Amino acid sequence: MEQQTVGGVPDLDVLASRFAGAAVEGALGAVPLELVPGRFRLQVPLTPAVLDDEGRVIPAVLAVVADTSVGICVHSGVPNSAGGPTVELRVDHVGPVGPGAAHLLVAADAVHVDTSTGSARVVLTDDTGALVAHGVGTMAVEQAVDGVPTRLRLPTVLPDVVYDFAAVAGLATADPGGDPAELRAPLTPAMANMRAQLHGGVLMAIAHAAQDRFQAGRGGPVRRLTFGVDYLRPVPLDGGGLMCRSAFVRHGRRFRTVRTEVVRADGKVAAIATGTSVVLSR
Ligand SMILES: CC(C)(COP(=O)(O)OP(=O)(O)OC[C@H]1O[C@@H](n2cnc3c(N)ncnc32)[C@H](O)[C@@H]1OP(=O)(O)O)[C@@H](O)C(=O)NCCC(=O)NCCSC(=O)Cc1ccccc1
Repeated sequence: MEQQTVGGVPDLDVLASRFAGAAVEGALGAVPLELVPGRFRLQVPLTPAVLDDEGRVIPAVLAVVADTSVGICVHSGVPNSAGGPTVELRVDHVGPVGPGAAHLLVAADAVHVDTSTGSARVVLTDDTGALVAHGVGTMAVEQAVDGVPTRLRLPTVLPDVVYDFAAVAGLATADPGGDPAELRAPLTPAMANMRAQLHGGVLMAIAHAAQDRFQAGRGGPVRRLTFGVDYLRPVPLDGGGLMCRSAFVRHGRRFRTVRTEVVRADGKVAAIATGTSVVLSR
């Protein structure tokens, strides 16, 4: 039977079952709530594992949720979209969840779509109404060949691996004696997106860890405000690990901006991440 689609995305029921079986989205328990062209709604349970000590959703979760939602939203708005990867993504970290919040609610709306590209904004609130984060992303759109849509592919079988959000965040404090400007990140099959390459949100999470490592102990505590990634080349998951190299581009009294080059095992730059933080008064 012909599968129902919304633009280039499977309909809500199929999408929900594929999310449940996906290594990254499945690990979050993410449930799609609504999908019409250019509009996507998603719910993620706020378990203790996704919150830090201050009640903020950990950056790795914000990154994955924003990347996935922008992707689904854009491709749902393009008839015959064959999918396409994230070109750039920026996430503004706003605040902690409200007292008693049980779910993160993700609202993604297309800003513009055409046959070669699309952008969407994403607003993350919780079920108490607290604004948690805001993002905007740009996707490449690949058209279907000969009019036959090649649907976005999420794994159709349960993977035997599940993405470990805490382990990626923990990279920041691994190898305490090493150079703080460098972070080596191993890659695993559990980090795959529906294109069987490194998930854009996971790459952003690795870059967060690199910047956390770089900033720890340099000039006092900071709070991240915004984080953007330019995705330059895809990262295959069978091609070795990543090396992240960070440097300050702003080291002011009030604001710090760090640029991180994310380099593949073949020496080519896969992405450039730029994060800005505000210095907390002591
Ligand atoms: C395709 C584009 C975005 C733009 O390309 P353009 O401006 O036209 O540039 P150009 O075509 O010149 O290529 C530049 C370089 O890239 C290489 N290359 C290109 N395509 C392929 C390929 N298929 N396979 C292998 N390599 C490929 C190409 O050889 C060249 O490298 P070189 O200089 O020879 O060494 C490219 O920059 C890119 O792939 N970035 C990484 C994107 C990424 O990984 N995003 C995150 C994951 S997506 C996700 O998780 C979100 C999601 C959620 C939900 C739903 C859906 C999605």
